[in-house]
Amino acid sequence: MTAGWDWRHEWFASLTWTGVACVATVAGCAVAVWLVTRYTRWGRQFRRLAFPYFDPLRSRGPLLMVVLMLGLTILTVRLSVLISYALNDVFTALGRLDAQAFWSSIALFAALAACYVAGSLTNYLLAQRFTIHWRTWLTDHMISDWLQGQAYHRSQFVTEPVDNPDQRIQEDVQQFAEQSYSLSMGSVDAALRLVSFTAVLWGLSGPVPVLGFQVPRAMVLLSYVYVLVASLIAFRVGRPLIRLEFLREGLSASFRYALIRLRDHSENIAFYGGERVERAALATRFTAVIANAWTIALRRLKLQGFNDSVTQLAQVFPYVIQAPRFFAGAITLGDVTQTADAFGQVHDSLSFFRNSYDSFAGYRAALDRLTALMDANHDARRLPSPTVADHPGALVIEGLRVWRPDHEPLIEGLTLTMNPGQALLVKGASGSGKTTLLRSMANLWPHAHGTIRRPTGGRTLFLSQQPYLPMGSLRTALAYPEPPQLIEDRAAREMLHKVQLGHLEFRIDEEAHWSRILSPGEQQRLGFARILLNRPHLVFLDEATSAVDEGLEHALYRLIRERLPGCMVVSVGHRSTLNAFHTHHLSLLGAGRWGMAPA
Ligand SMILES: Nc1ncnc2c1ncn2[C@@H]1O[C@H](COP(=O)(O)OP(=O)(O)OP(=O)(O)O)[C@@H](O)[C@H]1O
Repeated sequence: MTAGWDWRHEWFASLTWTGVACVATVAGCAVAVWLVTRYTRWGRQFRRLAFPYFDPLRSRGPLLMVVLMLGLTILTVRLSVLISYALNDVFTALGRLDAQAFWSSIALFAALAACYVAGSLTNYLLAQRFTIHWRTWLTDHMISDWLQGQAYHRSQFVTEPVDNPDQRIQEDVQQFAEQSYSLSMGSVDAALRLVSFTAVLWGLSGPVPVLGFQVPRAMVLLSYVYVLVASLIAFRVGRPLIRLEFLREGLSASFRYALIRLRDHSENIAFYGGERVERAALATRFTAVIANAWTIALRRLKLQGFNDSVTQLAQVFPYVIQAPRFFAGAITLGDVTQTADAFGQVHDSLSFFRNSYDSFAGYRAALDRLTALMDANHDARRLPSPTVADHPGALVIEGLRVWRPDHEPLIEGLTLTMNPGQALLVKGASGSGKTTLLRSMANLWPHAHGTIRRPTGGRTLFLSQQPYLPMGSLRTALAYPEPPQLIEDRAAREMLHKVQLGHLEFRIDEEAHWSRILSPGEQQRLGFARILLNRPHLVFLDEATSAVDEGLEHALYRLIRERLPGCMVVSVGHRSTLNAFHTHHLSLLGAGRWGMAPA
């Protein structure tokens, strides 16, 4: 066998082979991608997530990178074939006690092995660069999709809300990018090795008598039958892992979320001494995580037990088949070892698909979870909402209807106009729909219909009972939703004094968990400082002074009126002391009825 191996012309033959293999692989990959994205559900999910990244109109980099990695994979497969022939020469020389042939084969092997190592290291580096870049792009893409049209908030109202979007964006995106690479490139590598080493095995195999018949090229046939039967059984054993992996992600995320909630509400829980209830709730979630972990472990045990047995048996299989021909002098020792190597390669390549079943199960779960998030975002953006149009100088509401999810009316046909400097106070019994009216005006409530014209974008500010304080410095909290650098030191200090938070003036750039440090009343005062610094045209105040005493409430409203005389104010509040600061009163009377009166 090895006598015919012509090393002098091999570099030319290898180059030609690599070129042909490149063209065939790129074409084969294109057809495979077309087929899976057309005929399988997971293929269509992959297309949805991956095609925008590979769009050549966006950038040609990703496609070029894939071609480069394919080229390197092909080159390393070719080098593996050459190495197997070089090793055949080494063992044949040993068998013939030919020292000179032995050392020259070792030198050749060393050169080929060095090229192989260089090729596979370069491929590894490119793969890392490729997957990190893809992950970065997709994370950005998913975050944009989640934020667009306020889907992150409105998705709670869709028919099938998704759990833990945070985990989907952080973990599933990473898994998707890494496994898309490893599964696809692994398949290409396995397919190339399969073809190349089947050819090697073909040349080395001879007829074997089976049940009285001479089976030609028996080594090739037996290897294929062996691995294909094993793969079919493994698919059956491993199939439930897809659903179990899906559950695993969801259950761990919901356990983690319960822990985070406990941390976030630690003070309230500690006041109540609610540890027993919290512990029970955590235990329930964790028990579900562990039950699922055991089901996965037992299923994996079966799959791994089967895979290991198949792999062990495969170690001796080629020697057993080739031994009679070696003893008969039909083949050399080098041929026997090369058979074992080639069988190992064919076996590993075919087994790649069997062994990848586990990863593929996790991969499909990640695809399901990511596309479900995109669907929920899409549905959230399509939820009905009132028409909100821009009006630079007034708040005009026409025929606004607001109802609860159970179709109970909260407000029927509200029509009103407010001009600069005017202020509306909304009152009503608890649950009558005051906050929901503000949500509808902000376009955050899907169960509403009508037209609202108001200053949009940064010219409207909403302040709730507990104003949102973002992570970061006090300056960030003061400027929100504008960037912190827009607020000058002098202005920030002055406003802090105005809202009686002067003691914080030297901590403007201190990064801290401000929503935990500041008392509710201090947080509400900070909210008023934010209004004064942002200077909106319209401000919605939903019980924004509930935690301060009447005197301070008076001072805060007076500040707004003095500093922002043209600003329109819509307040929700219960105290009669608020009446003096509003030009109009709206009373929500229940069952959709309302009454409007000037102050
Ligand atoms: N996300 C929601 N899903 C279902 N029902 C809701 C939701 N949010 C509010 N509701 C219901 O809508 C009604 C109006 O709630 P809203 O918070 O607007 O009342 P409110 O007048 O502001 O009450 P309060 O004075 O107690 O703050 C209530 O019956 C409430 O249960």
